[in-house]
Amino acid sequence: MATPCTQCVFPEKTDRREKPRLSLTLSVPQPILTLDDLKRIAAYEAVEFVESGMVVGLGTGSTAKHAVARIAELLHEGKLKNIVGIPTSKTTEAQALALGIPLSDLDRHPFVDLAIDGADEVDPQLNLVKGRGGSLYREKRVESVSRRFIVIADETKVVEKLGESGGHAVPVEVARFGWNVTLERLRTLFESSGCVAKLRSNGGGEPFLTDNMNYIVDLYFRNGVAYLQATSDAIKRQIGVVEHGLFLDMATTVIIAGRLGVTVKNNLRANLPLLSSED
Ligand SMILES: O=C(CO)[C@H](O)[C@H](O)COP(=O)(O)O
Repeated sequence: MATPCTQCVFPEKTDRREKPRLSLTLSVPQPILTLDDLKRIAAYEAVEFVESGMVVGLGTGSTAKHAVARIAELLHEGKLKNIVGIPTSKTTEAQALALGIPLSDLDRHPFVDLAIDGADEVDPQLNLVKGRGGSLYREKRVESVSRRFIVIADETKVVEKLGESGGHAVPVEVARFGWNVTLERLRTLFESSGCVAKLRSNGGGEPFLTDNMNYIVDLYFRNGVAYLQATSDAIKRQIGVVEHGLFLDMATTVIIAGRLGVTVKNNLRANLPLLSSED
């Protein structure tokens, strides 16, 4: 599964940028940056890649919301024009609509120029865990047809091995019909690697419902996910599984904002979607 990536490379950008890059240096005292500041910095960096006329996949979560807000700001300032957004959740759809971003869907725009989204974990090969916010199916659907998929994250999301971050899970969206059978299948599938499978709750004693009215089974791997592609394939083979939160070889660029600066990594071998006949 390992794929090479170029580390700390700042790829070419458009000339739209008028303000200096939001980056940090060690030479001058810096204010203490909160995690939310880091998320915003990563998001603003990613939006530099958005160009007028693009169809843009709008991610979900506390990091992606900064990108959505920035795109709206640039549209209102006239620095971006003719953007069409494809939201990856109802929450993002509501945010984008409130901010006046023109929206569409995959029926009308089955090819996306660029998607920007957060992640729960990023490994050294730029594989991801996503979906702890519950939007993994729509995110994967949109991002898998994006010519470029830029992941934005603060430095706490960087891990050596996916699934290893303390007490966190690899989410699996499952159909409600027979969910308990699907959960049991998933549990026994990974039992030998110390995996615990739990139905996600909404916090009020009811199961969490995705935007697609499905449930989520969270898989807690004791020592992280050992064989990523095999694990991905095995989960997908189970009847009742809609999608899972392992995003392997999908990110084309990952922007990590840390307290010492911003790192941009490119995955030159990400699985790009087939291009439309216009390309
Ligand atoms: O996959 C996601 C939602 O399904 C989010 O992108 C992921 O959970 C990261 O969220 P945040 O930016 O709030 O940490």
